[in-house]
Amino acid sequence: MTDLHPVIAKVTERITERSAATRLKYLDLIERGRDAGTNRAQLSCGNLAHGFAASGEDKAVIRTGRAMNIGIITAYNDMLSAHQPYGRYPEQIKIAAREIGATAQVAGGVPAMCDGVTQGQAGMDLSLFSRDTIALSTAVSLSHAMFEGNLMLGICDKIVPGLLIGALRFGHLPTILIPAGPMPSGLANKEKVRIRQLYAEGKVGRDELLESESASYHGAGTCTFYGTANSNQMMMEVMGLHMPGAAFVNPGTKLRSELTRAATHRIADIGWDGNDYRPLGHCIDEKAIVNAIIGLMATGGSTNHAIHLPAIARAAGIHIDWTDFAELSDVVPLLARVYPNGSGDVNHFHAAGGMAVIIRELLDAGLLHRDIMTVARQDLTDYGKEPVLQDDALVWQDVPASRDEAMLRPASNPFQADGGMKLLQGNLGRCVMKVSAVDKERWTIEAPAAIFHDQDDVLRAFKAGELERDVVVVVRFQGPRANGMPELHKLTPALGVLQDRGFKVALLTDGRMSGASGKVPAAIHLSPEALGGGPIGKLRDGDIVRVCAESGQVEALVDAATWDARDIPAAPPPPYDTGRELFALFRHNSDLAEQGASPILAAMDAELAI
Ligand SMILES: O=C(O)[C@H](O)[C@@H](O)[C@H](O)[C@H](O)COP(=O)(O)O
Ligand code: SF4
Repeated sequence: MTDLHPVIAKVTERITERSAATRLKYLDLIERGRDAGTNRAQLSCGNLAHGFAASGEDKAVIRTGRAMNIGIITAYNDMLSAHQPYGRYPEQIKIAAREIGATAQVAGGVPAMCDGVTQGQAGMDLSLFSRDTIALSTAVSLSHAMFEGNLMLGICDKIVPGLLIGALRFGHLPTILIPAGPMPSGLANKEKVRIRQLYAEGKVGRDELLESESASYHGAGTCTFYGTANSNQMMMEVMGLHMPGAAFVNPGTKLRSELTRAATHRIADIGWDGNDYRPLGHCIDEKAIVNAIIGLMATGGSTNHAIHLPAIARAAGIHIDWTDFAELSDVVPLLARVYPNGSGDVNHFHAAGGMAVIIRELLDAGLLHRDIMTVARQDLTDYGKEPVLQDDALVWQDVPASRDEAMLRPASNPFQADGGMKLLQGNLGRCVMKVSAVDKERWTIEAPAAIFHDQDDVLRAFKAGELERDVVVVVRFQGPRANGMPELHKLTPALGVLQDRGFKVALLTDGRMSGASGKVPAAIHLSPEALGGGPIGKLRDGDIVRVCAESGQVEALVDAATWDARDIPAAPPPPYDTGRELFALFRHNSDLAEQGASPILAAMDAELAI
C-alpha cells in the first residue's frame, strides 16, 4: 500500500488550515442541529400531528417516535431522462423502510432543469442558479424537522450540487444519495456529433438531425456521455455518499432496485441513536472534497465542478480554489477515457470495471484519501468493489483489473500523467481549461480575437463565413452577474467544423461549457467577468490572444499603454422573458465563479461575517 502522495497531503493540509475557523463554526452548527434544533424531539404535538396526519399505515410507528423517520428529497420530473425513473422510488423506499421497522416520508420535491432541453435556449440562463434554487428547496423540505435520516433522489448537473448544499445545512442528518443509473447505450456519441457537424455545414437536414438525436437520447436514464451528471455520480462514489458502485447500474434492473433497498436499510444503521453515527456534515470533510477533485482529474470530469465543488465545500465550512484544483491535477493521472474524452460511454466504462477500478487503483497508488467517513460499513476501501447479485442477493466483489484498457487503465499505465484540468491566468484574469479531450497540439492557441456578446451572433458569423481563419472566439458578458453564466455548448459543432478544416480555434469566455463539450480548446469561467469591469471587456476584434494550457497563460498581447487606456463597452441589457427577470436577485448577488458563483452562499457568509 503506497503512502499518500505528498502533494495531496499538502493541498489537503492547506485547505484544512484555510478553512479552520469556518469549519469549526459549521461543526458547531450540526452539533446543535442534532441536540437542540432540527429534529422531531423539538416539535409540539400539533406540529407532529400535522407531520404524520396523512402517513397512513406508517402513522402508528411515526407517532411513537421510536424508529427512524426518513426524509426523502426527490428531484423527480419527466423532463430529465435521468430523473424520470424516480417517479416510483418513494414507494419503494417506504416499503424498504418498513422491512426494518422504520418509516419514510417525502420531505419535499426540488426543481430540476435538464440542460439538454435548455441548451442554447433562454432557459439555460436559469441553469446555474437552479442549483441554488434546489439548495433552498432542500432546506425548505428538511426544515419540517420530522426526520432522523435523509435520502436524496438526484443525479444531474445542478441537482446533486444543490441537494448537497441544502442538506449540508442539516448536516447532522445521515444522508445517502440514491441514483437511478444511465440509459442503455444508443447511437454512439461520436456519430451524434458527426451528424451535428454535417447539419452545421448544411449537409443534412433537420429530419436527419432529429433522428440522430433521438437515437442517442432514447430512453429513461442518464445520458451516456461523461458530462456533469455522470461526473456527479463519480464524485458521490469517491466521497462515499452512494452505496458502493451504485453510480452506473442501469434503471429497471433488479440490481438497481436492490441498491435502492440497501441504501434505505443502511441509512437506518447510521443514525445518531445507533453506534455507527455517520452524519453528512462529517462525511463531507476536507479529505472528501479533495477526493472529489481527484476523481474529476482521474476521470476527465466536467469543468462545471470547478464552480460547483467550491460551493458544496463552502456549505460545509470548507474553502477551496482553482489553485488547489491545478496542483492536484498536476499529480493525478488520467485513468479513464469516456466520451467526450474517448469513444466509449459510461455503460462501457462501468462494464470495464468503472468506479471500482478507478477507486482501487487510486487508493493503492496513494492518490486518494482512504480514511474518510463514508455511508458504507468501512472507509473508502468498500468503494473499490462492484455490486452484483449472487442468487438474487446483493454482494460486492473485487474487480482485479480493468476489463478494457482502451478506456480504463491502471495507475501504473495512465492515458496522461496529469488530470487535464488546467488553471490559466494572465492580464485577462483567471480561468480553467480542460484538455483531457483536446489534442496536445491544440493546447496552445495564439490567434486574433473575434468578439461577441451573444452565442447566436457567433453562429451567424460562422454561417456567413466570417470565421474561416485562425481565431480565438471571445464570448463575453456571459458571467453569473451578467446573464446567469449559461453553457455555450451550442457553439461546439461550429467551432469543431472550423477546427476540422485545419484552423487554430479556441473559445475564451466568462461563461461556461457543458461537461459534454470536448475537442475544441475552451478557456472558460474567466474571472472577473466582463460585467463590472473584468479585463475580458477590454478586448477588441483583431487583438492577438494567447491561451496556453502548458504555460497556464491567458493573455491579450496588446501593449500596456493601449490596454490601460481602453474602457469596458456597455453591457447588453439584462435577460428578460422565460422567467429570467425573476433571477435578477441571484445575478446581482452572485460571487465569483471560483468561489462557486453562489448568491445564497455569498449572502450567508456575509451575514455570518465569515
Ligand atoms: O454539463 C453537462 O454535462 C451538460 O449540461 C449536459 O448535462 C447537457 O445536457 C448537454 O447539453 C448535453 O449535451 P448535448 O447538448 O450535446 O446533447
Ligand atoms: S445528463 Fe444532461 S441532458 Fe441528460 S438528463 Fe441529465 S441534464 Fe438532461
